[in-house]
Amino acid sequence: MAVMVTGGAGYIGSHMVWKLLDQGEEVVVVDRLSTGFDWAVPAEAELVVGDVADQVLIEATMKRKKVDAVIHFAGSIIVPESVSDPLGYYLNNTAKSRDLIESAVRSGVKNFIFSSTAAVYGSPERIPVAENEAAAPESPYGTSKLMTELMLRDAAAAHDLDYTILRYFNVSGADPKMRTGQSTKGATHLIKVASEAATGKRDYMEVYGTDYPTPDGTCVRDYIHVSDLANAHYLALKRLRDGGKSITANCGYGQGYSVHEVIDAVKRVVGHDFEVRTRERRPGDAVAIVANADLAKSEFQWKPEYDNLETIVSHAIQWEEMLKKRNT
Ligand SMILES: NC(=O)c1ccc[n+]([C@@H]2O[C@H](COP(=O)([O-])OP(=O)(O)OC[C@H]3O[C@@H](n4cnc5c(N)ncnc54)[C@H](O)[C@@H]3O)[C@@H](O)[C@H]2O)c1
Ligand SMILES: O=c1ccn([C@@H]2O[C@H](COP(=O)(O)OP(=O)(O)O[C@H]3O[C@H](CO)[C@@H](O)[C@H](O)[C@H]3O)[C@@H](O)[C@H]2O)c(=O)[nH]1
Repeated sequence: MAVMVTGGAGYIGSHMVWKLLDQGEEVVVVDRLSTGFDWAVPAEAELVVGDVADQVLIEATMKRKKVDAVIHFAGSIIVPESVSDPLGYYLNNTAKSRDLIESAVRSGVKNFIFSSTAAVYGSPERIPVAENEAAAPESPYGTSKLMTELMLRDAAAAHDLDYTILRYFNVSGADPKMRTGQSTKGATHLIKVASEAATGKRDYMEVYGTDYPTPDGTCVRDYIHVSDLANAHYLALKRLRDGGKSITANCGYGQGYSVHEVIDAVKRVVGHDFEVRTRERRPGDAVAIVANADLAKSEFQWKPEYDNLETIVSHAIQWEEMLKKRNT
């Protein structure tokens, strides 16, 4: 029996693979290596290089490995890119997820965990936001993920399939044992970019918009450590295997930080200054988004271990130093 991890050569997926291996699970990764890296997949897991929409490959792999659960991370993830390329996002995040869900149904895979996002909420009127708040995505990225949520719900109602949809808030940091981390080239995520500036990989960084209706004028996000997120998936997997019903749950800490606050934390942790320039707003950005994660805590008994901004930032910087040493 194996767990199929799509996107397992990517940032979050590679942490999930380590978590599953640490728990003694058998793992098969499917990844087309568009943004991921083969070296990010541990040797103990099998890597199948291919597309999640390649139903012949996927169904043969599900059968060969006796897959009982899919954890579906593969997708396109950059909010502003989705604004300029909406159809690309609907193809990779929505249409290809449809094909993967169909493969799971046809192969009798009963358990499906899907990477959704806080971006489905847009800029909610009240924060923290709970799962029963109306979804109102402000970018094609958020809409592409919401459409997949709805497909999963309908497929589960019609077939022998149970799902857990996890809506992640802003994922950051790296494996505390430094076995993997965020290695994306040309990354756009705030903590990654700030860590690159802190370690001299970039000469400066930019803040996109300082005129938002927030205390310091910059956007507010809920930053969650990637290892706590991987653990939430593992608990969700156990719950599904134990017969837990389909559910949609937020994954965040319930604490918001502004862009300026994050950059200040990075400067504090690294112990020196770096140049920060101010730019105009970035398309598709929500103003402020913070999770109410009570459901994940009550349903999965999820207990975050790394819910501290400086810990997250310190792991991100350590990983950046590792990449620098390896010249990657
Ligand atoms: N990083 C965040 O803050 C965040 C927040 C919310 C949700 N998510 C979701 O989590 C998931 C993983 O994100 P990540 O940050 O690890 O991104 P990532 O780009 O590092 O990983 C995505 C992986 O999927 C692979 N991939 C993409 N399309 C594929 C396809 N059609 N077939 C096979 N492989 C494919 C890529 O090669 C890559 O290895 C995504 O679905 C993303 O939307 C991420
Ligand atoms: O160099 C930078 C990078 C980001 N930001 C700002 O920092 C905030 C956070 O941006 P980023 O780290 O790119 O994350 P989001 O756009 O919030 O999106 C992330 O978090 C979402 C969940 O909230 C996920 O779904 C997405 O996949 C993931 O990219 C935003 O206000 C950005 O404008 C900057 O000011 N400068």
